[in-house]
Amino acid sequence: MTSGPRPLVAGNWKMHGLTASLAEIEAIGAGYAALGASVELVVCPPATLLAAAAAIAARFNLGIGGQDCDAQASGAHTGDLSAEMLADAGASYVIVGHSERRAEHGESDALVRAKASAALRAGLTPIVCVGETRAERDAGRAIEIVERQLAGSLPAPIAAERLVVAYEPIWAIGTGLTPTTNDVTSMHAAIRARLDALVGASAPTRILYGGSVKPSNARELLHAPHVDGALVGGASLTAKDFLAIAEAAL
Ligand SMILES: O=C[C@H](O)COP(=O)(O)O
Repeated sequence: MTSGPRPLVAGNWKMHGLTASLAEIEAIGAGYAALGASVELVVCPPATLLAAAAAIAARFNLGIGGQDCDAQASGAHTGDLSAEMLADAGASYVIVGHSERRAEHGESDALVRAKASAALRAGLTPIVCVGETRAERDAGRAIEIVERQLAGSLPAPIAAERLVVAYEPIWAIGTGLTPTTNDVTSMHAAIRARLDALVGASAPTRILYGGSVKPSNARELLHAPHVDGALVGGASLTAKDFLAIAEAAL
């Protein structure tokens, strides 16, 4: 990690977790309290657990985030949750534009931008996800694709102090595969350059790496240049692994 903002390790539980999993939030909170505050830790549980998780997390200064939000504040949008609702339930972050949302729900860059802007409107910090497919990387187009996603997906106007970008190569998600550290560094440097151009070189926007982050590879990935933290999927479901990754960020 470069010296700069406090590293952020966020856990995306995706569609995992029943009420029994709140014990894991408690264990993550207790472990986090023991770890100290030089890393920021956030869990994004499914919406059904958000309020209960937030009540537990508040005791430990653990952050809570949503996994998606609607672009509207309220209205006739059956099944959707607004950023205001997530904030009301105790979230301070929300993931937008995750590749699973882009692929399974047809979310465009423009929609992701609207959601990220909605998050800012509601006082949340959006974690805006970008990343290339395997075919795009093999064709040498990874940076071009990610720059295009950034150009279309970042909120407008940008609030640099409340913005996180997560680089998640799609082919690395849940596969056990990761890019080389050099490839992660090159991509994060390109994202940083783009953010510098958009919001100024002193922007505190953190750039997370996501995709098969585990206790065994976390130290190398988290200490690569321009990496300010991680967005963790599967390994965030157990306190033991998630806390080991958080510790690797120190
Ligand atoms: O949001 C998290 C990412 O999709 C990474 O998931 P993963 O750590 O299970 O590969």
